[in-house]
Amino acid sequence: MPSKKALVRRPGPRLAEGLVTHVERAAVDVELAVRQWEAYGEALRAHGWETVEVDPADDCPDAVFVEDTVVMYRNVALIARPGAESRRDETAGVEEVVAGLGCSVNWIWEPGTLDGGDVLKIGDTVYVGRGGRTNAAGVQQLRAAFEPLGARVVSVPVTKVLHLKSAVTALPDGTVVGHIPLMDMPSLFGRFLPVPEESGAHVVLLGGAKLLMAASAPKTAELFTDLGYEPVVVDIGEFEKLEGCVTCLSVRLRELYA
Ligand SMILES: NC(=O)NCCC[C@H](N)C(=O)O
Repeated sequence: MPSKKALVRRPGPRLAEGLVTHVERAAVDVELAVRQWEAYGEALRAHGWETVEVDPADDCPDAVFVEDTVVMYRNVALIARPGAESRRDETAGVEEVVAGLGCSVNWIWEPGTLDGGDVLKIGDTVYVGRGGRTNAAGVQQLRAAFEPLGARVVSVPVTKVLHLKSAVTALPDGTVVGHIPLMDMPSLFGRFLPVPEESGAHVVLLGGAKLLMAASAPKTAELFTDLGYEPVVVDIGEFEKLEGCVTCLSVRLRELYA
C-alpha cells in the first residue's frame, strides 16, 4: 500500500560536535542549520510527504542524520547498529516511531555494524556499502533480513567516502548517479550516469520527475533538468560541513500497511 511519510529529526544543540571523517572540520552555525532543516522539511511537505518527527536525541550530535538509524524494505524496518559508537543511542527513538507506525521491526546485532547511509535500494535490488561504518557482519545480517522478503543484496566496497550514498544514489528510472572520483567501482552498477559534482550524486525521489537536491550542485541540477527531471533545490550547507547530504536528513516510508 503506498504511503508518503518521511521520518525527520530536529537538529540538537550539540550539532556542531558532529563527526567528521573525510573532510576538514568547519564551524557549524546551529541556528542556520535549524533554518535549513525547517526548509528541508517544508520541501518534503510541499511535495506531498507527511513528515513524522522522531523525538530529538539531544545528547547525540549527529541525530539529525536520521537515515543512518534504520533501513526500510517494504514495511520491515531494520534498526541499524551505527558504525560510530557515539551514534548508537540514536536508534531507540526511531525504533519506537517505526513500531508505532505498524512496521515489522528487525535489528542489526553485535558484532554487526550498519549505517542506513550505506544502503541504496533500487526496486528489489539492495546495494550495501561495506566501508568505514558498515562491516561484513552487518552486510550478512542485512541479507538475512531482506533476502527472504525478495530482495537481492549486492555489496559494494566503499573506501573514499563516508557512506555508499555519499557517492551514489539513483534516479526514478533506476539509473545510478554518481561522482566517479568518489566511487570505488562504478562498473558494479548496471546503468550509470556520472555527475559533475560530489553533492550532485545525492538525490531524494519526491515523486514523478521531482528530485530533491542540494544547492551545492548547480551543474548537476542543470544536467538533470536537461534530461527532463525537475530538481527541487534546498540549501543544506551546514549539514554538508558534517558530511551530511539530502538523503541522510530523512527516511521515506513508502509501503506502510497501518
Ligand atoms: N547518511 C549520511 O550521509 N549520513 C551523514 C552522517 C554524518 C555524520 N556526521 C557522521 O559522520 O555520522
